[in-house]
Amino acid sequence: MIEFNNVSKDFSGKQAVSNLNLSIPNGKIFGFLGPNGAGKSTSIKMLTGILPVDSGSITVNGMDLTTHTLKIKQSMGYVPDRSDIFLRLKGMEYLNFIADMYQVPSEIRQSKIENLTKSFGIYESLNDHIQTYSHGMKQKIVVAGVLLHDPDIWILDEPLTGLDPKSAYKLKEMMREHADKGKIVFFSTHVLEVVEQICDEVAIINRGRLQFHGNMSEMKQKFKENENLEKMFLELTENG
Ligand SMILES: Nc1ncnc2c1ncn2[C@@H]1O[C@H](COP(=O)(O)OP(=O)(O)OP(=O)(O)O)[C@@H](O)[C@H]1O
Repeated sequence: MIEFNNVSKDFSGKQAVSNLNLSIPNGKIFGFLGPNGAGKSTSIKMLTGILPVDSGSITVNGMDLTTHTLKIKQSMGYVPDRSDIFLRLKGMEYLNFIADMYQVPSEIRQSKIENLTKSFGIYESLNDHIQTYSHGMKQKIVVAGVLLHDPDIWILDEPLTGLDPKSAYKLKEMMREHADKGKIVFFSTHVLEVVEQICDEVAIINRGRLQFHGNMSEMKQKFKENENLEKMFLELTENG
């Protein structure tokens, strides 16, 4: 269970996230939906410990993130929205680096790397430098790196952007399997359709403020009752 308790963050006086309260239960695919600039990435960066919160707190399984940082980080796998990291490494070097960092046992490492990268269609490119990869391939190698160490909590910021339909389908399937094992998949998107396809729960954020949190049928009901939310729904659909 992940909990944001009254979390706020501002950048030079501009509030990016305001008093966010959110509970994300285990065993769910949780979609974090909002238009560009809504505060999704900022919330995710606070959850992954990259940005400190200005006020409020975040807990994971009851443990405070600021006091149990390392333990919590070890249980998380994070795919950022821009994957321009470790460009000088070859794909295989990057995956081995991740495997070393998270102590993936050597007996299973090679077969895991092979299975994951074959299923995303990048196996043949593992000896090329990441800087020669397309955006989609960079996205795939980062996703493969996360899945390689098999963390309990997957945090994926706009994970499907740039993926070809086959890889997107594969990743959605993996998200479902992971949630069905009682684990958490937390992902952000600005595309409503993606949320409708795969999420068990959704939270909508706009201008740093939580607008809604519930399941799909509750979301549709809420749109009917609330004209502003429905307007945003239309914007999100258009943007998608
Ligand atoms: N490092 C930063 N410095 C200043 N302002 C920032 C910074 N990061 C984010 N912001 C601002 O905070 C607000 C929320 O941004 P954030 O990136 O969290 O939104 P988002 O919902 O992830 O958007 P997108 O879908 O475009 O990635 C925006 O107004 C953004 O301009």
